[in-house]
Formats: sequence, structure tokens, C-alpha cells
Amino acid sequence: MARHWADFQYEIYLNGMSGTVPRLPTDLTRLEGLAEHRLGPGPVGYVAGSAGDGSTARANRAALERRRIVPRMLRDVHERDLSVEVLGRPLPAPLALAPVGVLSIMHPDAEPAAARAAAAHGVPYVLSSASSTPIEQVAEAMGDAERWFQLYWSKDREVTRSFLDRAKAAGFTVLVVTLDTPMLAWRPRDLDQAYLPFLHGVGTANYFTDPAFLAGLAKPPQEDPNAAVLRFLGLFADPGKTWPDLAFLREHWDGPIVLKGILHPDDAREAADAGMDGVVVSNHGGRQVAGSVAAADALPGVARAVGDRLAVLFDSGVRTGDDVVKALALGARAVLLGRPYVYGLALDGQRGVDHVIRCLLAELDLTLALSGHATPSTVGTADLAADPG
Ligand SMILES: Cc1cc2nc3c(=O)[nH]c(=O)nc-3n(C[C@H](O)[C@H](O)[C@H](O)COP(=O)(O)O)c2cc1C
Ligand SMILES: CC(C)CC(=O)C(=O)O
Repeated sequence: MARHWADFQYEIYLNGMSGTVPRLPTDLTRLEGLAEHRLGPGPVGYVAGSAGDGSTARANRAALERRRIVPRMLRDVHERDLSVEVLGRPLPAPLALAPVGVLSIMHPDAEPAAARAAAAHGVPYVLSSASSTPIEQVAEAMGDAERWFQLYWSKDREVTRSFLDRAKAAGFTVLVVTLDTPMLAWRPRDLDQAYLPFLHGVGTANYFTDPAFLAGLAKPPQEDPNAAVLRFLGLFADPGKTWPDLAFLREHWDGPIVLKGILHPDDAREAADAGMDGVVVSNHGGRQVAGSVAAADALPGVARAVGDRLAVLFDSGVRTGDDVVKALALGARAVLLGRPYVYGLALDGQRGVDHVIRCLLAELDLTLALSGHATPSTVGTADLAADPG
């Protein structure tokens, strides 16, 4: 019999018979509470927090929960295959790990641990440019796994160019450019605790080891950390960028470019017209625009507008296998998983991320099969009940 992701279920039951139960819950929505318990309020508050009163983050969950799958019976789902092709690359499942910076606030093993867990399953890990580990070190941890690099598009052209060169040299092939964070939003949970990881020297490793960044400092970061952090905060992103600027990235990156943070169908069309290869429909997990449209509500419009021209990916609110099925039905080719793997890392390092990936894919496999699908490619709008709105 072929191995399926769902087999993890039986592994858990069989281990249980010899007295071993999972170290972490299998309902991934429970991880946040546990992480909150384990870590100080500052770091977990930073991860769990969002913009304004949190309404966008809640809307992300509500938009997924409100949609309901209509399972079909007597379809042959004995042999199943979750693999999909995204940007010309075969993926074992419609899943990647979202770029999340500053992971050392969660666990000392940080990005390399998350990257190793993803690589072990062939799941792409999108490395944040605001990582707490330099690009080159994370690349080393990834073996020969597929490498995707997320760029915060700096105000300093030389820093951007240097990041692209370093990522290329380290074997990254897909570039994910995040457009929704040209500045940090109003985040009351962090403001009330006056907690920002960068002020604690976290999330700046790529900058503090970058020749172009260092060239703009009077003294090295070790000698004048405040000046280095201020330079980072002043240039990590650029609110002055507009669509024609994408030509610079196209010119300096040979592989696929994906724009992250697209919510409007017209922006998706602009991305296609600018020669981009994909978009991530995302509102940054509700961390940027308070009162923004829920990402799942924006997804069908974007998919209709560019689904035949671009790879349409999705994040913001994915917590369960059925969320992935719903995202596929709404037009996504694959999803990016965010906070749940970060909590897995916080609670049990690489093992915790491994647990999260295995649980999510097992639940996805089971939900697809029980809904009548042997592959993600047969999922469509007809699999969802009419949206009650
Ligand atoms: C703590 C934290 C840090 C993040 N850092 C980045 C980042 O460096 N680059 C980026 O493009 N997105 C970043 N994101 C956004 C994620 O890539 C993703 O869009 C978001 O987590 C999806 O929402 P969800 O986690 O609620 O599903 C971050 C999110 C969190 C929670
Ligand atoms: C602003 C970034 C550097 C990190 C991020 O994307 C986030 O905190 O949401």
C-alpha cells in the first residue's frame, strides 16, 4: 500500500499503545495558548499580535470558518497524491512555510530549525530577509531542498542588490517580495509593552552581516548597536516604491518572482503585466491594515483575475487541513502556513515544526479523501456550500 500523509494518524495511535503520546496537541489551534504559557508576553505577543484591535486577524479566521465543504461520496480515494506543481516546481503538497522573521525570539535554534523540518518533508521554506540568522547559514541547514527567499524591499538600492546577490549565491531560486509592509502598522499589543524585536538585536542578522549595509555605518554594529538598529529601521522597507520599480527586481533576479500581500484583483493584474510569476493573497496575518478585507474573501477575485496567468498562493488564517481545502476551492494553488509552525518551533524546536507539518498534511490528506478527492487538482468552487456572506 502506498504511504499517505494520513498514516501519521495510525502512527500516533500505535505509539500510544506503547505509552508514547504526541508531545504537542494535534489540534494546531491549541498551540498559541501553550506557547503563551511557555514564553514571556513580549515575544509571544509579537507573534500573536496584529494591527489595531485585531479585527483583521479575526476576520481571516471567520472567512475560512464560514465557508463549508460539501463532501462527495463513492469517489475512489484509495490511492492519493497530494503533490502539486507551483512555479514549475513539483511540491509534495500544496504547502510552504511562510516567511517569518525574528524566529530567535521563539527558540534559540530559530530559522535553521524551521528550515530543516520543512526540508525533511520537501516542503518549501520561505526565508525572511528579517531573519535572526544570516541567509548563508540558513541555506546550509537546508541541504538540497528548494530555497525561496523573501525580500523586504529596502530603501537602499545597494542593500537590495546585495541581498539578491547573496540569496542567489546561497542557492535561492524563488523570490517572494513582500509589498504590504512598507512600514510597521499600529500594533497595540507591542506598543503597550514597548516590545520590538529589532531593538533587542533580533531580525537584523542579514543586515548586520551585509557589506552594503555595513558600508553605511560609521562604526560596526558591535561598537554602536543603536546606530545600526536605527539604520535598519530607516531602510528595511520603502514606502516610496511604485509598480514601475518592479523592473529593477526583474532585472536582478533570474528565477520566479512572487508578490506577497496582494488583495485587489487590479493589483494582481498589475503584477502579471509587470512580468511577475505569482502572487500571495495575504493581509500579513492581519498585522498590517486593521479593518482590511479578510484574505479568504479576497482570494476568489484575485484567482478569477489572474489564475490563468500567475501562480496564486494564499496565506493569513490557515490553521487546519480543511482551511487548506477551502483555500484550494477558492482558487489558491497552494498555501503558506504562518503562526502555527512558529508556535511549534517555540514549544519544541525543529521537532515542533515537524509535528505541525505532519499534523497539517495528515489532516489535509484525510479531509480531501473524506470529501471525495484523491488529488488537490480536483478541488473547485463546487466543493463549497453557498457562502452565507
Ligand atoms: C511574527 C511574525 C513575523 C513575520 N515576519 C514576516 C516577514 O519577515 N516577512 C513576511 O513577508 N511576512 C512576515 N510575516 C507574515 C507571514 O509571512 C504570513 O503572511 C502571516 O503569518 C500569515 O498569517 P497567519 O500566520 O495568521 O496565518 C510575519 C508574521 C508573523 C506572525
Ligand atoms: C516588519 C518585519 C520585519 C517583520 C514582520 O513582517 C512582522 O512583524 O509582521
